[in-house]
Amino acid sequence: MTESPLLEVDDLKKHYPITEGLLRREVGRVRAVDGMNLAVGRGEAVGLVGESGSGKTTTAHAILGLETPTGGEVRFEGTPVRDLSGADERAFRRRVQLIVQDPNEAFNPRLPVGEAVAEPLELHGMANAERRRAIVTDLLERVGLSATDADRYPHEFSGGEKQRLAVARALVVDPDLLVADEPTSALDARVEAEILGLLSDVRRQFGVSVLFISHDIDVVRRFCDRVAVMYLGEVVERGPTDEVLTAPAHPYTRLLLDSVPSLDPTDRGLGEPLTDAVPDPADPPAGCRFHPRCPAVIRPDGVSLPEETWRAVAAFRFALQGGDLPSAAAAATDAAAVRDALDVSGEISDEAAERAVADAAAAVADGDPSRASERLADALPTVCEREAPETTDLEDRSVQCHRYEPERAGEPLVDPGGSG
Ligand SMILES: Nc1ncnc2c1ncn2[C@@H]1O[C@H](COP(=O)(O)OP(=O)(O)OP(=O)(O)O)[C@@H](O)[C@H]1O
Repeated sequence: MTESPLLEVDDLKKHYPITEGLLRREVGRVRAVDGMNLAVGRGEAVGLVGESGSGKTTTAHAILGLETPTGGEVRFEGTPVRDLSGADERAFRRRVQLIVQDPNEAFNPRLPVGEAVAEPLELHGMANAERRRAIVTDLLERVGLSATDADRYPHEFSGGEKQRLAVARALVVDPDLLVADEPTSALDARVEAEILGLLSDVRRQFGVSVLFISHDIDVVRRFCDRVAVMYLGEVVERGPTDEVLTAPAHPYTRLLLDSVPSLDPTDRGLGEPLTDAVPDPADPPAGCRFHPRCPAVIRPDGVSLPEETWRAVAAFRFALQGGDLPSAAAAATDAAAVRDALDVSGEISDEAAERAVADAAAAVADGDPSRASERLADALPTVCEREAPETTDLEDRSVQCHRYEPERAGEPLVDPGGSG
């Protein structure tokens, strides 16, 4: 039997009910995490990356047991965490430690930091104060502070030093896994580099695994062995950091990378997202959740359009559907001006598509965007909207995008046999 990874997250869901009225009747659900999978091996650093609101912190809290999952399972060394009780549960709480973005949250201003760092030891049953003190002073030195710092108060430390204290406090109970939730986002670039350096040293010295949560793909690139990319509660791509970030397979990963100013401006050739607004996790799009923004959204069978034209038409379609048509198009009073504003002014070579775009532009000019939206949706359906993609295992990663499904004659963005 192969050994289980240290941590496995299997089809994890966390929904928050939206309630109304005095009786708090449930009228909807925020699908903060909606079927996500992840594994962290021993000694490994795994990055969880995605835009604000994609569900990263909720995932972290569900892993730590601070939130009760709505569905799915978190396993630690193969055992479901929800089955743990008594001494096993206490051991789990010791072995997995959280580091948060703002270290101020972690420290009581009236408590000397040495006592704050020692607190978890006491909680986990170490009654001998001298031993606690010895462990804490040793740790303070190992995180780049000095033993005498133990008697000082939180306000005497800079933001970076406080984050070092938070790392010491997490390490004091000798954990196997650190869950670091945006541990460097509140710090300036120089201090961020120092804390990343510290976390790398800590990994080596203590053999600890790290789940590193960040919206900053560049930080993940510097720190993590593997990466999982999250979008609207789901993991859309995961694999070794080098491979995923050098040759991103999922269109969303590409867009995340394109938004980072890079010294190596390789043309990934996808351009801008079709629409800007991130959908509401209480009402996620049908099919692939990324499809209304996806510049690689799949064309309907039998419609032959140049890629550029298809993108412009799809952007028109999804802007209508999301109710956020560009203002120049919404304000136009004749169909030609609508088409101009949406970059679909020339006649489209595919006859059915041309008719649909002409009708939709006329409907917008008439002030009837819903009719326009329906017309385009009927004429130009896409599998990306109709069906949720399966997770496909490629040679070096997993990706959740119809383009990689073997039964579909898709057009993958990377070679499914590996990024080479
Ligand atoms: N207690 C809650 N009740 C209702 N909705 C919530 C709650 N906590 C989080 N959410 C919603 O769940 C979604 C995911 O939030 P989460 O904080 O996990 O995302 P995130 O990726 O960590 O974002 P950020 O980087 O901004 O922290 C968001 O839409 C958020 O508004």
